[in-house]
Amino acid sequence: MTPHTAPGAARADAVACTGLTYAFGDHNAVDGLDLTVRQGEVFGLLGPNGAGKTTAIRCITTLLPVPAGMVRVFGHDTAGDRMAVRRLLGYVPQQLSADAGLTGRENVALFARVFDVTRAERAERVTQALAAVDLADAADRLAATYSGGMVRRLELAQALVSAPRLLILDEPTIGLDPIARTGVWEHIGAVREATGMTVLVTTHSMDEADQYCDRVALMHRGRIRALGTPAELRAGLGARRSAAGEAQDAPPTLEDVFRDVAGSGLDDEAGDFRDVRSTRRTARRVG
Ligand SMILES: Nc1ncnc2c1ncn2[C@@H]1O[C@H](COP(=O)(O)OP(=O)(O)OP(=O)(O)O)[C@@H](O)[C@H]1O
Repeated sequence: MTPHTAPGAARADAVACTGLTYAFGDHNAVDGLDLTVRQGEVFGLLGPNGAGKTTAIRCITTLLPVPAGMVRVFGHDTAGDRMAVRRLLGYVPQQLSADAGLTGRENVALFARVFDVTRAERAERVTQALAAVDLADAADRLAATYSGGMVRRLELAQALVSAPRLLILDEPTIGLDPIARTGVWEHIGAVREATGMTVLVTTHSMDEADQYCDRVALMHRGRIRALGTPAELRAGLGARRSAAGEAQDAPPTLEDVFRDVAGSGLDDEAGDFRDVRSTRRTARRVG
């Protein structure tokens, strides 16, 4: 057994949340969340603004404590075994994590040091991580000269340099143009193919979730309201509509499933405020 292996970890799910609850004041941002991410899958956590996705992810990454319930990562309890969990994770947060005043290589090298990549392996691992996201040629340029898509790929390289078994990405393609979005997903897919790494991603893009995720969970008001492969969720809504005798012009999309699950709550929480927040975040990221 390696030092990073918990008893039974070979069979353990990549992530297992049971009854996870996290409150800000008297508001339960995460409210009894049960969630399982299987080893090797790309799992999409979807939900409107304020659903509790980022809070749940912060608990899984050990950035927030778990006040109620339990979170295990490859069998390790985040409460008791925080450092072991951190060694297994790569995390790309919503906020900018690259330093514009450093080159791409320096940014990735910084993460290699922080995440305990041994000195002997460091240079090689940094080069490999940059190559994996197609930044080999730009590695020695200042990150300040990178496009938004390149910055996101650089952040991906930062998270990959420690060879994580679980990569967690919080809205990885927000603010990117369609070509850059595809690039980010293709690089995630290629690394996963090569390493068998598990991927947990939050996104507001139903199209991307449909295309790139093996399974998705729709989260609303702190809990999972629907779970399955995108095809299962779409087919389930189609069947419910047929059973209810509803006319259907076209097969349901994942967006339709999302609206069906979140219902009127979407209008309360999303609407204009969501647009403003998203736009501001985007401007901060790519500006
Ligand atoms: N630091 C904080 N202090 C107080 N309330 C917070 C804090 N962070 C989040 N919340 C609240 O907790 C709830 C869940 O927020 P969270 O950011 O987890 O949602 P989310 O699903 O990730 O949303 P988004 O899609 O906008 O990122 C929201 O009601 C939010 O306002």
